[in-house]
Amino acid sequence: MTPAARVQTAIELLDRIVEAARAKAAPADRILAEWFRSNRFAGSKDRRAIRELVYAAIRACGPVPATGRAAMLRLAQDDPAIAPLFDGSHYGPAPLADDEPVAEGGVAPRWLVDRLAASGVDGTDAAALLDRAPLDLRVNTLRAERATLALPEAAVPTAAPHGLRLATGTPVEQWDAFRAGAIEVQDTGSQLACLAAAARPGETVVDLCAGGGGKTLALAAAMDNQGRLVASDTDRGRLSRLAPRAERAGATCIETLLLDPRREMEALSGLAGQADAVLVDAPCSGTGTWRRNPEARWRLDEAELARLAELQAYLLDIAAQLIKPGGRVVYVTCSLLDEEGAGQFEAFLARHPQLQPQAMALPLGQARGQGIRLAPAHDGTDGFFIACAG
Ligand SMILES: C[S@@+](CC[C@H](N)C(=O)[O-])C[C@H]1O[C@@H](n2cnc3c(N)ncnc32)[C@H](O)[C@@H]1O
Repeated sequence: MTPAARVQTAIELLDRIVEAARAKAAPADRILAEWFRSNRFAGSKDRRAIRELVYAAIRACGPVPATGRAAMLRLAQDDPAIAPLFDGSHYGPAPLADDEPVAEGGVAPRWLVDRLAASGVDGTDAAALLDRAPLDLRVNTLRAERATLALPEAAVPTAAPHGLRLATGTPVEQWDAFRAGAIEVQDTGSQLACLAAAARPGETVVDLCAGGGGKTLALAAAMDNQGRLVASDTDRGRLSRLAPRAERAGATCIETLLLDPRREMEALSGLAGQADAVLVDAPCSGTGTWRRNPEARWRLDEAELARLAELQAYLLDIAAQLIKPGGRVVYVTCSLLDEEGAGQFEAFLARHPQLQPQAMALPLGQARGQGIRLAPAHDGTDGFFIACAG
C-alpha cells in the first residue's frame, strides 16, 4: 500500500470507530482486527502503519470527532508528513478543500477534562494519560524468580517486587518463559494493587471482581498456592478465561464462582464473615488506562459514570460482609476520578464505622484521601486508586 492509501484506510477505519463509539458498539481494537482479517492484501508493515495512524489520531482528538477525515486532519497538525498525502492519488485521500473541518484536540471531552481537574489531574498530568504505555511483566514466583530468570531480551526491574519492563510491542507471548507460565503481562500499577492486598499463604482471600484473573494469579503467587482463593465475577466469559491461565501459571489454589448480578450474596453466603481479605477491583471508567485504550474516553458519559460509582459502592458493601473480624477490604479502580477513588472510599468508611483505613506499603504513588493514587505522569504506571480498610 502507498503511504496515501494507508492514510485513507485509517480515515475509513476511524469513521467506523467513531460510529461504534457513539453506539457503544465494537471497540477500536476489534474493528481493526476484523479489517486486517478480511483485507489480506495489507501486509504486516501496512497493518502496523495503519494501526499507528488510527491510534495516533484517536489520541490527538479530545472530544469524539465528527468524521475520520476530521480526526486525521487534527493529527496532521502535529505530524507534517500527513497533509501532503491528501493528494487525490489512487486509493489516497481526496485533496484538501478550503476550510475543511478539523477535529478538536485536547485530552478528553470537556466534561471529563473538568472532572479530572476537579480530582487534581490537569496540565501535564492529564496529558500523560495519553502517553504510550511500556510493556510490564510480572515474574510468576510459582514458576521462577526475577533475579535468576533468563529472557531473550534484557528487561529492566520495576518498583514492583516481581516486575520487569520491556519496550512496547516486545513479542513476549512467543517466548518460552511465557508459555511456561514464568511471566505474565501485567502493568506495574496492577501489580502494586495486588501487593496492597498483602495476601499470605494459608489465608482465605476473595477476588470479588476477578474478570479474567489477572490479579487472581498474582494473589495465588503471593499465597504460594496455600489457602483458599475465590475468584468471582458476574461475567461468565471473562471468568472462563481464568482456568487455562491458572493452569499455565501453576496456580492451584483458585476456585471460580459465577455471580448473579444483584444476587451476589446468594453464591457468596458461605464466605460471609470468613475472608481474611477481599479485593474489590471494581468496574470503573478506566480513566487510568487511556494509555492502552484511548478511545475509552469517547465512550464514557455522565450517566455511565454515575452507574459505575453506584456499582462500586454496592460491591464495597458486599466486601464488608465477607471479611472476618480483623479482615481487610482492598479497593482498587483504574481511575483517577475521585468519585471512583478517594471520594468513593471515604463514603464507604462512613457507611462502615467499624472499619478503619489501613496503611499500605507501596513503593510508588501519592496519598489521595485515605488511599494512594498511581498516575502515569508521577509513577509511569497506569492510573489507579488503591485503598485498604480493616
Ligand atoms: C476492572 S475489571 C476486573 C479485572 C480483573 N480483576 C483483572 O485483574 O484482570 C471489573 C470486573 O468486575 C466485574 N463485575 C461487574 N459487576 C460485578 C458484580 N456485580 N459482581 C462481581 N463482579 C462484577 C466485571 O465483569 C469485570 O470483570
